[in-house]
Amino acid sequence: MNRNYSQDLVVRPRRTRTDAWTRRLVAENRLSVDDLIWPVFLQEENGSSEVASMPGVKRYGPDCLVDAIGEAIDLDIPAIALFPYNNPATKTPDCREAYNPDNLICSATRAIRKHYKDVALIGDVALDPYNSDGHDGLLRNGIILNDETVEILCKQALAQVEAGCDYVGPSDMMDGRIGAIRDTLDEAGHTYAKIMSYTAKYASAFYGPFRDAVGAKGALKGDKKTYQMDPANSEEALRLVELDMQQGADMVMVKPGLAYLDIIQRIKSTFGVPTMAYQVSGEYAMIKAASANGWLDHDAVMMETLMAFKRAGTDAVLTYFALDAARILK
Ligand SMILES: NCc1[nH]cc(CCC(=O)O)c1CC(=O)O
Repeated sequence: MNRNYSQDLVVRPRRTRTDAWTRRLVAENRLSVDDLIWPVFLQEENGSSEVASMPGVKRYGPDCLVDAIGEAIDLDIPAIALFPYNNPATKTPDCREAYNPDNLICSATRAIRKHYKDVALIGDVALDPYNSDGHDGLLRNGIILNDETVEILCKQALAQVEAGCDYVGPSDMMDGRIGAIRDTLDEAGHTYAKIMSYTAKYASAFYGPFRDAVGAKGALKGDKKTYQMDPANSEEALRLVELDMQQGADMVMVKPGLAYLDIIQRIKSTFGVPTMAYQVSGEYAMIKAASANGWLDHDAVMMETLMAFKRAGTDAVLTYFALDAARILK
C-alpha cells in the first residue's frame, strides 16, 4: 500500500497538545506541595544571615526560626530538613557537639515542636558540621574511620530523635550505619522514628555552596571520595539500596539530583521503594545565577526541574526552592 504520510496523517500526536485542557487531561505526572521537603539552615546567633552563594537562602537564629517554619507550614509543606551552621569553636576532631542534646538541631527541634506538631522534622546525621577537619567521619592519620564514626552517628541520631525529630537523615556514607542507627533507635524504644538514608550520595562538585552555608568549606582538607560514590557508577547505587533496605531504611535518597536522574529511575523501577532526590546547593545556585543575569526564566526552569524529578520516579524532592515552588502550586 502506498500512503502519502504528509497528506494523509491518521495519527496526529499533536492533537493531544492543542489546548491547555487536553494537556491537563493527558499529563502523566503532577507535582504537588506534598512532594516538597524544605532544607533549613540553623545558626546560634539571633537574627538571620544570608548565604552568599545561595541567593534567597538564609540561616535562621533561634528568634526567627519558628516564624520561618510557620511560613512553610502555611504553605502546607510536609517536611523540613534541619542543617546546622556551627561556630568554629564548637568543632573538634572527636565531633562531640554532634550528640550534645542542646546542639543546634536538637534545640531547634524542641523549639519548633512547641509550636507545630504537624510537620515532619528531619535531622541531618553526619559529622561534617561538627568536625574541625570538615569530614563526615572521624579522621585519623588521614584515614576516615568507619566503625568509630558509626558509633557517634548512632548517638547523634538518638539525640535528634529524643529531641523530637521524626526522621533522621544519615548523609555521611559510612558502611553499616543504617543498621546500627536502626538498632540504637529501636533499643531506646523509638521503633517508629524513620530513617531517610542518603543511600546514593555521590562525591560531587555540586555541594560547594552548601559547604559555605554550614561553614564547612574552610575546614575541609582533601575530598570525600573514599566514602561518597564515584559519579561513574550506577550498579553500585543499586547494591547500596539493597543493603540499606535490608538494614531498615524507610526511604532512600539520591544526591545530587538532576545529573543523577538515571539513578533515580533505576532505583524506582528495580525496587519500587520510596525514593527521594536532593536538588543540591549547586543546582540551586546555577539556576539563581543564570536567572539573575536574565539568561533563564527562574520560575519556569525551577518548575521544569522539579517535574523532571517526578518523571524520573521521585516520590519527594528536598529542594531550596520548596517555598517558591509551593507558592506557585498553591
Ligand atoms: N553531610 C554532608 C552534606 N549534607 C548535605 C550536603 C550537600 C547539600 C547541598 O549541596 O545542598 C553535604 C555536602 C557534602 O557532602 O559535603
